[in-house]
Amino acid sequence: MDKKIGILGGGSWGTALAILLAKKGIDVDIWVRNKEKEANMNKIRENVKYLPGIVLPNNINITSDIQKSIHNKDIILLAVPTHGVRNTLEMIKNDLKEGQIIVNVAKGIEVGSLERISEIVEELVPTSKYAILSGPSHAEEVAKDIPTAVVVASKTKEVAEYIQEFFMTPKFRVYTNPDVIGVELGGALKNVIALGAGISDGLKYGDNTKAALMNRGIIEIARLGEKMGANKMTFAGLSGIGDLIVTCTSMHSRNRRAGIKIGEGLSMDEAITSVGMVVEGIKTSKSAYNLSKKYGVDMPIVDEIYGVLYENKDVKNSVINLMLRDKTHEIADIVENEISSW
Ligand SMILES: NC(=O)C1=CN([C@@H]2O[C@H](COP(=O)(O)OP(=O)(O)OC[C@H]3O[C@@H](n4cnc5c(N)ncnc54)[C@H](O)[C@@H]3O)[C@@H](O)[C@H]2O)C=CC1
Ligand SMILES: O=C(CO)COP(=O)(O)O
Repeated sequence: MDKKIGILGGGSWGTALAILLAKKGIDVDIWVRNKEKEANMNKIRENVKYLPGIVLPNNINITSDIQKSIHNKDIILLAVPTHGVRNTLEMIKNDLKEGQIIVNVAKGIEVGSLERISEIVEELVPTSKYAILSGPSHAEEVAKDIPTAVVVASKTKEVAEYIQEFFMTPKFRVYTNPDVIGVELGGALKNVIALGAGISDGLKYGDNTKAALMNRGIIEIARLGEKMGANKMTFAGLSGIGDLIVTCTSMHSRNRRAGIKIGEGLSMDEAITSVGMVVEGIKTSKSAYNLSKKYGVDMPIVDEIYGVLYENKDVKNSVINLMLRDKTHEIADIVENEISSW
């Protein structure tokens, strides 16, 4: 393929996607912030900190020059954590050319502004074409060619299908979806529930508890999502329940691992340090909590996770609070009509 891509962010996910594309014959530039990391990765052909043991194909070039990484590229992949997206876009916004597509893979909601990544992009680069690529896809498995399915969403079908074709391989299946809001929210909010699933595991609760959290969690996500303009069916898809399953059950998940540490008694900061990589759900819990208040949506699991992380609430009391809430219908707010004619 003669198309070119610049990947902004040389963490686990940026590197795994670079490897996937390079194996497809696509030349890739990865931008990293640090000159030492640039020299080291170019020389030893491995990302030792984030994807140890995986060889970087020769058609991947690492650069600490962000302008060079986006120059002459058809696609710019945003693979920095959510808290770094705004600053990264500020660095390139004046050099982006018409027609270049920004593909985001970060899964979070900005603290403070409560903006999804597409809203940040719209604010800073209003003329750009945008897509979000999301779904159940741990970097460690994608880098090893383990069969994976994801979804790409964009406002225009043309952009979504272009990105689908660009990333698709026999081991990496890409679906399309027009629902940008739903795909972004599913990927970001599942991280909050994965922290809760980890906490439950750290407390040595069982599979029943985790299934309850996952199921009631996706209901909360869908409830907020619908209020924010998403299609509720998106949350039954890869970026919703699909990503929730993998993140709540896999030991690859940094969110789940941080939750386990918190359930075992570590503080939030100690848990983040022990994971040593980005744990998006920590910041996004704050955004999710604030969004639920802004939109007037009942999100009891999010409330309790926010309380544990930011208000020093005891995790065991949080579980009791969830179990002793008022009795209610199962999916009352989603199937209101059916309940009222019951
Ligand atoms: N690792 C995975 O399996 C997947 C990760 N994601 C998402 O991809 C995004 C990136 O995550 P990972 O690569 O996994 O993180 P990581 O923790 O493996 O690496 C983070 C990278 O971002 C850089 N970075 C940190 N702060 C930055 C800032 N302010 N500005 C620019 N760069 C900064 C770090 O130096 C590092 O290279 C996250 O939003 C994550 O949720 C999505 C799908 C899968
Ligand atoms: O989003 C992911 C897998 O789809 C990665 O999840 P973690 O950030 O919890 O590792």
